[in-house]
Amino acid sequence: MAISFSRTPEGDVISDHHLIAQVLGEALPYIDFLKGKTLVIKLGGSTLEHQRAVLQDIIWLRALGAYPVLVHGGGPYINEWLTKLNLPTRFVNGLRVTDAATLEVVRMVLLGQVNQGLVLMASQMGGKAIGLSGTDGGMVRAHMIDERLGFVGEVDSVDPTPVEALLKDGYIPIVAPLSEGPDGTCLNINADLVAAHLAGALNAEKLIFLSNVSGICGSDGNLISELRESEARKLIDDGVIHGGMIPKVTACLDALVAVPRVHIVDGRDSHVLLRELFTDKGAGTMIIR
Ligand SMILES: Nc1ncnc2c1ncn2[C@@H]1O[C@H](COP(=O)(O)OP(=O)(O)O)[C@@H](O)[C@H]1O
Ligand SMILES: CC(=O)N[C@@H](CCC(=O)OP(=O)(O)O)C(=O)O
Repeated sequence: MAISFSRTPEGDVISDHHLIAQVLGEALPYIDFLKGKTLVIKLGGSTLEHQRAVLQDIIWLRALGAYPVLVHGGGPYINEWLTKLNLPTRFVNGLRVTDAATLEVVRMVLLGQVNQGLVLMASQMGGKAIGLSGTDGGMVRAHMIDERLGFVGEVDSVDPTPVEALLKDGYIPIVAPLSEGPDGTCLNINADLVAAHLAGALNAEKLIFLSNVSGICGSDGNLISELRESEARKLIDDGVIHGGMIPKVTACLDALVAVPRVHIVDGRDSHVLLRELFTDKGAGTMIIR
């Protein structure tokens, strides 16, 4: 490899080799810490176009001895198909109103399109991934949250056994947000809530949401780097946190009971996961109790 040189902001000349040593030196304690730890990563539908870089980070994390679990959304893809099929798209507080026809589309898009697409891409990149949804092995059981929302679930229980078995066998589990309702029905669940409950059930070290914003913004539009529960609830009441950010923040607050570190970061930033996990500089918003 040819050595190239660049300058630091202070004007000092440094070589690539020096940079590599610097990066490794900073990352090694984090790599050591994350060995054997479970990390739940939620990839928002808003960020699926950046899935290749996210999958690359996840495959590297697995190679470094961490246990990453990917939970994905797919809201914009479902909207696209509903439009093609002349079906309406309606959300209440960030949750999709899901009648029987919408549920059919949700199931097909989340499992047939998004989940399988991620598994195939991971495999092509050299990762060993297995796709499953909350209905597999009775993993996520739920009840209907409110009749006015239709087939939308609220989590009753999460059995992490199927995911734990896959992790133990060296696979990267990729989870679609569907659940088993009463009487064998399938219920649509917001992926943020599935990620939070699964992270809790797995005793995950970290829960990281990748979305299409730099983090949570306050009423002045500026990024909030640390957000406490009481402030978060106030921002929701005041309408500053709205739409799809409501289930995300609610999910973060629920998860904090069991998961020590919960972050919302910008999934559009290339390799933001590596930066978040392996450098001293955190990105996005950290939710704290
Ligand atoms: N206070 C806020 N700060 C940042 N984003 C917010 C806020 N309130 C609402 N949002 C919206 O939440 C969106 C992210 O949620 P969502 O669209 O469900 O994304 P994802 O598909 O990643 O889950 C952002 O694109 C933004 O428009
Ligand atoms: C009940 C409910 O809202 N379910 C979501 C499931 C997908 C999802 O959560 O996707 P994002 O991560 O892109 O938001 C939906 O139907 O859109």
